[in-house]
Amino acid sequence: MRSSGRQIPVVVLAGFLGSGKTTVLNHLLHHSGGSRIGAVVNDFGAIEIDAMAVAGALGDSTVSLGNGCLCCAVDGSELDEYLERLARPSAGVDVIVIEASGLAEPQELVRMVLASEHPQIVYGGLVEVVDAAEFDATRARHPEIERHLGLADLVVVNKLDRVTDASRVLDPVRSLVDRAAVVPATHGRVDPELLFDCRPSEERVGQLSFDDLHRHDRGEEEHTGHLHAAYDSLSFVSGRPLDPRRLIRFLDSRPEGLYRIKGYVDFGPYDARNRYAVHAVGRFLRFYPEPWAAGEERLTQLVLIGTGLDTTALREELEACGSDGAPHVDEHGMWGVLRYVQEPGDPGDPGEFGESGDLGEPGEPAA
Ligand SMILES: Nc1nc2c(ncn2[C@@H]2O[C@H](COP(=O)(O)OP(=O)(O)OP(=O)(O)O)[C@@H](O)[C@H]2O)c(=O)[nH]1
Repeated sequence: MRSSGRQIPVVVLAGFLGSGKTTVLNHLLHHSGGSRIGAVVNDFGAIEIDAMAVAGALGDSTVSLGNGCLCCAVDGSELDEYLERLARPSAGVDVIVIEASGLAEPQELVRMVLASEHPQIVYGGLVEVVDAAEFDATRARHPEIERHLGLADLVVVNKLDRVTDASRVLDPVRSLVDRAAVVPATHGRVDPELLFDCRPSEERVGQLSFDDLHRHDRGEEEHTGHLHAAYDSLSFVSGRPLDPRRLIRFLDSRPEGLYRIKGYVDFGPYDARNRYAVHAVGRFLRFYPEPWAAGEERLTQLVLIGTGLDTTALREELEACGSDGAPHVDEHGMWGVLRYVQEPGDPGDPGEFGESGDLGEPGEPAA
């Protein structure tokens, strides 16, 4: 129900693991013109990597619901508390974006927003981000994606730079949505206007009827059917720098079920100035060096998510990637890592050539 006064739309940004939700959110934060976006970042895994990735851009207007999946919350009260905080006039927020964990059930999140009793909060629509390069594989493994697309108000088909024929993804996506807009994108570059305009009518909320949304049948049984019930995740934190060669060997031989790796790596003396953000999605792997902040604790923090993972063995393998603290580094040690660093203006994408191990001998890395 609407009330008088300033209404703040709450947009739910969902999508499968690694599809580009954080990238879309960051794009919105940097291109929202005069509007101020409040963000709720819902992470999966004990370390709030996503919250770290969007931090800085947001200052006080981001809140993170770390440690678990929002749709598993017993009730929406925690979410409500954050929405309340962001909706205060002093925050000056025009729109709130909830970035769902890649494993969240969008329908549950939509229900929670609708259940919010805050008079200024109004549901602003469901945006689903799709990884164009992984669409067929994801659909084969997780047919639920079809239902999620059917619920969406706006679908961002992201990573089109990684496919040769965009229509091979756009056409099936269009056939799965009903009235939702399907927006092609690379690097999450969507017009913010699209999101803030996608507020659904009061009568219709995406493809969900109000009866659907207010149905309260979230028993354990239904819950185990959620996408994330079948996933394993591992959080790895270490104060000991990693050896780049060992880490690359680990990544080269990562099991197929290890679908997503994200976080930050400290290579110690191999590059004392930078930490390396790492993103692996399926076969795609990329490192992004970024300077350590002054006084920042030098830590490696990784979250690994996948199916059928032997998390104990993976943890041991990661431990074994620790550097043995040799007094001097070997000058070629970083080559393997640098092959996965994209230089500005470099359209090349090593991930498209196959597994990291398929790349043959490394060339001289750019300085
Ligand atoms: N080539 C390419 N890479 C992209 C694009 N958009 C995002 N990426 C990369 O894909 C990886 C995953 O992007 P994220 O934005 O972290 O994805 P996410 O959906 O938030 O991931 P989870 O939080 O794990 O669900 C990162 O390495 C991004 O830089 C794109 O359009 N093209």
